[in-house]
Amino acid sequence: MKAILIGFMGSGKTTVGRLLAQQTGTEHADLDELIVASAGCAITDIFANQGEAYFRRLEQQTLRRALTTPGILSTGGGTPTMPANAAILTASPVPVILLAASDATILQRVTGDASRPLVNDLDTTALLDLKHRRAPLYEAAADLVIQTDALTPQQIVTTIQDWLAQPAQQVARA
Ligand SMILES: Nc1ncnc2c1ncn2[C@@H]1O[C@H](COP(=O)(O)OP(=O)(O)OP(=O)(O)O)[C@@H](O)[C@H]1O
Ligand SMILES: O=C(O)C1=C[C@@H](O)[C@@H](O)[C@H](O)C1
Ligand SMILES: [Mg+2]
Repeated sequence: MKAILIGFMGSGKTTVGRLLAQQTGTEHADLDELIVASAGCAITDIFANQGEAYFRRLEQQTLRRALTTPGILSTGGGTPTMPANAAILTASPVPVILLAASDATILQRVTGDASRPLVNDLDTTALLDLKHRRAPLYEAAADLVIQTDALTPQQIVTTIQDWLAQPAQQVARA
């Protein structure tokens, strides 16, 4: 794995991960998509039928497996907020990149998309409260933080590529 993208729902992990993989000629894995493929149903169905705790167990197993494959990994919005997952990320030599975004940007990006159970179940205040409570957990797991509000996905990809190319990063991962 070359890089792991973390961040709140709607921060752009899937969009940026796909583009970064394309432009670096590597594979892209999306944790949510891997979970859906192995469960054979949508994340909203897993939450509704088996509950969030079951989803979190699948997420942890899938994270462990994904880290053994090459390429770019886009995590789910809650992945690094689970202590066991945070420990897995910290123990991994792969750089962890946080895509950060303002409350307004996140609300604009997730509104009207029914695929995220926590967005469906929480009102705006509760969703932003969750985002604020998670912020220090994301930051603790991150090697690089990118404030994405004013950046296009392409500009974010370029920022990541420039950072990965820095000698300090090459040495850190040697
Ligand atoms: N930098 C950006 N500028 C503008 N729109 C963006 C940007 N990044 C992502 N988007 C848009 O925001 C929405 C959410 O993006 P995406 O699905 O990549 O987020 P995510 O972090 O993977 O969310 P989740 O945690 O729920 O999987 C999409 O409609 C995407 O096109
Ligand atoms: O923020 C979260 O906890 C989640 C985000 C999504 O990517 C999915 O992993 C799921 O909907 C849970
Ligand atoms: Mg995603």
